[in-house]
Amino acid sequence: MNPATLAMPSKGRLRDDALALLAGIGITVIPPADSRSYRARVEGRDDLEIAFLSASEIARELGAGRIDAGITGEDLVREGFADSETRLDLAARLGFGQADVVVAVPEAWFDVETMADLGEVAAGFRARHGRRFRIATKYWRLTQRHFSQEHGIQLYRIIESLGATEGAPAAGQADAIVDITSTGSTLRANQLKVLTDGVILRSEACLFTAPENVPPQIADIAGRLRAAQKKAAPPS
Ligand SMILES: Nc1ncnc2c1ncn2[C@@H]1O[C@H](COP(=O)(O)OP(=O)(O)OP(=O)(O)O)[C@@H](O)[C@H]1O
Ligand SMILES: O=P(O)(O)OC[C@H]1O[C@H](OP(=O)(O)OP(=O)(O)O)[C@H](O)[C@@H]1O
Repeated sequence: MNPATLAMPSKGRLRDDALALLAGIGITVIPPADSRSYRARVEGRDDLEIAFLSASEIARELGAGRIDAGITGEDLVREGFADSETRLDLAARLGFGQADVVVAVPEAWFDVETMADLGEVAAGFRARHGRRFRIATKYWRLTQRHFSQEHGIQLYRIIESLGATEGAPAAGQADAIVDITSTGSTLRANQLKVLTDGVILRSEACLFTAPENVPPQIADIAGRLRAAQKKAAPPS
């Protein structure tokens, strides 16, 4: 049997939880002899190969169909390509890496609590300030979908942000932001608040596979991960 490839985060906040979760269902990843190697084996298995990639690379490789399965954040997959809902199967939610992709504005905007309020601000922005309303984000696809398709807000400009997004309003680079938050402390430290209907996506780490022709060893792992999650959090 050809080995199936399962991609896992090679670094960052998702790596250790992903390794621990797999160990818990009997998939023990053998660290590569050379720590710079991006391939690893699984104890006692020659039908499975581990590819260590960064969380965002995993989303890209899944989209390109170059790996059989991958563990990464749902936010990265939804942002990574437009038709991820049909092109990939969310085979298991994994119960770690929880974070929300949210719309946030300065706390000082007392009259702005909802997306509808923000739509009004954006509509009158050019007349008042001589330029379009600006949103700093690295999630331009999720932002466009939320603003344009779901809330009918068209008058805005996305400012590509590659880091320190929460600092953009105070730095005068943007008026609002779309970013990921878990504890909320970065938003608070930058005097930003989340709109009441501003949660675009509740993300967590997930196992994604292709929707069809899933190798049996991957289908087995997905089943065991789902069962482990059910046991960890039984339905109330
Ligand atoms: N507080 C948080 N902030 C950011 N991401 C979080 C947080 N909590 C969970 N995540 C999840 O972790 C993912 C980022 O993972 P990680 O830290 O490994 O990325 P990274 O090292 O920046 O990866 P890459 O180099 O691929 O961008 C997010 O996309 C999200 O799914
Ligand atoms: O709600 P909180 O718990 O404050 O977490 C949110 C922050 O964490 C992440 O940044 P991080 O500092 O990890 O840097 P990164 O963007 O390089 O991952 C993310 O981009 C937010 O800025």
